[in-house]
Amino acid sequence: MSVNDEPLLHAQDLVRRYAMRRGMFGRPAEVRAVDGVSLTLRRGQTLGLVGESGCGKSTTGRMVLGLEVPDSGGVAFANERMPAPGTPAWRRLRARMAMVYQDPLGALDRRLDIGTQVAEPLEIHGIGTRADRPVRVTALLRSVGLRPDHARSFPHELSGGQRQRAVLARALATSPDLLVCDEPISALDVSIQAQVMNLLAEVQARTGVAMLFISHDLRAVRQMSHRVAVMYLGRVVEEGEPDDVLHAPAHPYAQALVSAIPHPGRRGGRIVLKGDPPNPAARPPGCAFHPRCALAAALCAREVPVLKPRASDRRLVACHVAQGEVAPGAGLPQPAMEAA
Ligand SMILES: Nc1ncnc2c1ncn2[C@@H]1O[C@H](COP(=O)(O)OP(=O)(O)OP(=O)(O)O)[C@@H](O)[C@H]1O
Repeated sequence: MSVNDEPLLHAQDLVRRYAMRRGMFGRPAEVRAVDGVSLTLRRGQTLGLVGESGCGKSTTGRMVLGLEVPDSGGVAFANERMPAPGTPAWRRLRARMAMVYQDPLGALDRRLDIGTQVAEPLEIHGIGTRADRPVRVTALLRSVGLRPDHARSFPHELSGGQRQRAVLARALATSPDLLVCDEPISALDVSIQAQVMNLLAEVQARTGVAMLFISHDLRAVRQMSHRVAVMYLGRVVEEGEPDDVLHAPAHPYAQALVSAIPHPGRRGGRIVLKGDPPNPAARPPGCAFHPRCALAAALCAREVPVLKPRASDRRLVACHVAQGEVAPGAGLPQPAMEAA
């Protein structure tokens, strides 16, 4: 097993529920934001996490970082089980992880200059001496394509792309093994997005940092990721290599998601999903996707499909039909034949 094949992070059966009240007098409901997610991320690699808004991507990222405590399940990082947040053991492991947020302006403190903010993690984790911090800050700024004099700039004096570079410089200050990038390009101009993606890839090649890359942008995920996991209503429904999952998806939801992006080599048009967007407070029984699935069989409404490897390829799929366990539409009442 090479270094890059070693798992850095393993999340096992993560579950996170939130209490939600519908209206002032409504009965409390439970949102199952994440409902049994298991993920493995190897050293130096990127795992892309995709799915429509509200499917639980950010909550998963926050649990991986220990910013959110799972109701059940757990995270192992570098072969150690993540300890309870706030403990010294947690702080030691947490220093090896960092986050890059969607909104760089929101992630930075408007009142502090960039140099102070990039130096902050060095101070918090006691890295280097006070005297050598300016040298370290300069090196960090250079490593993300900023100039040393940007240390004296305030966030509002930088462009959106420069601010995201500053956020990345701060994230890299502790030389983390893992970066959780939550929609890192979606708040940026299209022209800047490619620059930031190239920078992330270059940082990974140089430092060997692993990334959990959360994004709506399937093209970005395809470019950045070694593996991709597709989430639907709090669960992973398909996981595999980007060329498989994002080019020839097996799960009907992944097929619909991928069909929305035009691609020259792909056959077939856009798949329009039937029914309403999913409500995490009212999860359908069986496969949560079955009410919107054109291939659903009777079994899909009864039994939750398990995410498991397909016999025919290396990807993991949670779908009775894609696994060949049942034929599309099997056991459902046939539509009445139209009169000739
Ligand atoms: N603190 C919270 N309290 C109540 N509900 C929450 C909380 N955080 C998330 N949720 C709910 O959990 C579900 C999953 O949210 P999450 O932000 O993880 O999804 P997401 O896939 O990252 O969405 P987006 O792409 O829009 O950020 C959503 O229904 C959301 O409303």
